[in-house]
Amino acid sequence: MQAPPVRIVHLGLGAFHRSHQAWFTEHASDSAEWGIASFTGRRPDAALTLAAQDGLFTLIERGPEGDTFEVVGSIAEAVDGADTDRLNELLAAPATALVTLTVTEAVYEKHDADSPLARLVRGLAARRDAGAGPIAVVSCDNVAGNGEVAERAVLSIAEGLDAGSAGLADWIGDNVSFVGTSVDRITPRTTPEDIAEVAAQRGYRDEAPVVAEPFANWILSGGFPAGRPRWEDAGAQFVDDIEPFENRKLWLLNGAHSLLAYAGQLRGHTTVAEAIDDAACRDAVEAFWNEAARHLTLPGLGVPAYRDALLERFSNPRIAHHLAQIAADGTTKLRMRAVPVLSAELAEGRSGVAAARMIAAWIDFVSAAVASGTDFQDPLKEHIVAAAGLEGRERTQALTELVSAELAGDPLVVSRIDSLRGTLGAE
Ligand SMILES: NC(=O)c1ccc[n+]([C@@H]2O[C@H](COP(=O)([O-])OP(=O)(O)OC[C@H]3O[C@@H](n4cnc5c(N)ncnc54)[C@H](O)[C@@H]3O)[C@@H](O)[C@H]2O)c1
Ligand SMILES: O=P(O)(O)OC[C@@H](O)[C@@H](O)[C@H](O)[C@H](O)CO
Repeated sequence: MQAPPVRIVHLGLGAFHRSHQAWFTEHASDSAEWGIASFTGRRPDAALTLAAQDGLFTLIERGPEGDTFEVVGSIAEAVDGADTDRLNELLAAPATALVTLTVTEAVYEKHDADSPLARLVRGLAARRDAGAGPIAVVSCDNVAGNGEVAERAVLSIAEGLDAGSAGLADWIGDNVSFVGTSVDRITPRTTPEDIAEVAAQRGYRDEAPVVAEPFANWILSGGFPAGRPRWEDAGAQFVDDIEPFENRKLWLLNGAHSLLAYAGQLRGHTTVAEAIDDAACRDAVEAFWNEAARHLTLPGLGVPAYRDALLERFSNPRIAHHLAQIAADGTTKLRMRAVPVLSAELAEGRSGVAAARMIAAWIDFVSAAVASGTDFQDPLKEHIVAAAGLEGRERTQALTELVSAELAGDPLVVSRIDSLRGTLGAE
């Protein structure tokens, strides 16, 4: 199979990139013109594995009734993220029209010199120096306002660069379009069983298959000054205002996921499907959805049907989506999944009790992890450990503050969250 020419650079060669952007590009009618050079974030492993199979991988589409298999060929190059020479070379090439990102939410908040966003900024400097023209940056992370957040992070890194790059921020302001997106396709981590299944069912060894649900959705807003694949052929939608779609997805899907991640694990569950089957978890999710739905008012959002579809997607018993994976980086995620709904409810004079319950479940979850010495991932882990050393309401206040200083400054909210602690614990 002839690899398509590289016109897309991707940062964050993980599972979701392959099930989503690589799949949409593969299914565009002009896919033969659009190859992806995909760079890893922290380690070379995924690039080495994929490069050894010429970028080809199997997408296992896992429906409730069974699996289907498809070989995806849109990744023309899989590259170690540390290979910044290759990144700069590709970004300096006029043929490169866009950069997509799946680097996880926390990366937008922390930019050391090796962070994918710092690497991107140095690559944009190379593009400017080469006179290669404008380009689009398309964040595909679950971040509220991901286009603007990416733009702010990139500009602040550019401003901090040395004198040799003077004027870079202005060049970026004039030449880089930051596209906002809402991205959706449940994609759990690949397991050794998935690799064995491909071998058994397809008769070849693929070291890097990816599993995803059949559903896939991509909504985008923004300009593509150097062109883009016809992703609409694969179902992508282009809209003027992304915010209502983004809120629908981040609050209803990701918000429910976070609630299930903390409450579900406290109640002894391992996967989303197990947790949503527990009436206590499901009631908490429905109550949270009722609150969120009051602030999803754009006609045509179809919230009731969206909720029904989510219940079916979450219940897919063949997708083992681990709650532990979803629980990571809670402070970053709750800021986008619980806080906006709670704040919107408070602004309208209601208690926001169901959104507050999500924060209470997270507090119980991290408190239990700290008490038992169980490891967990969070960019504010040190602060969480310190706050978990406090007692009672003080602990609730200190942990809430890590999620939202504003909410933590409201004694009524803190008391409410405090009173909800323990209410979704073990039966
Ligand atoms: N998996 C899903 O179902 C899904 C669905 C929608 C959106 N997303 C978005 O995509 C992101 C990635 O998900 P995934 O399933 O591909 O995860 P993954 O772990 O398979 O891949 C994450 C990628 O980001 C890089 N990365 C992570 N942390 C980093 C850091 N601190 N510094 C540098 N690079 C770092 C990793 O090296 C890897 O290349 C999510 O965080 C989310 O924002 C995922
Ligand atoms: O990928 P994260 O870590 O941002 O969040 C975990 C899940 O909520 C998320 O991956 C969803 O499965 C996904 O957003 C569905 O499209």
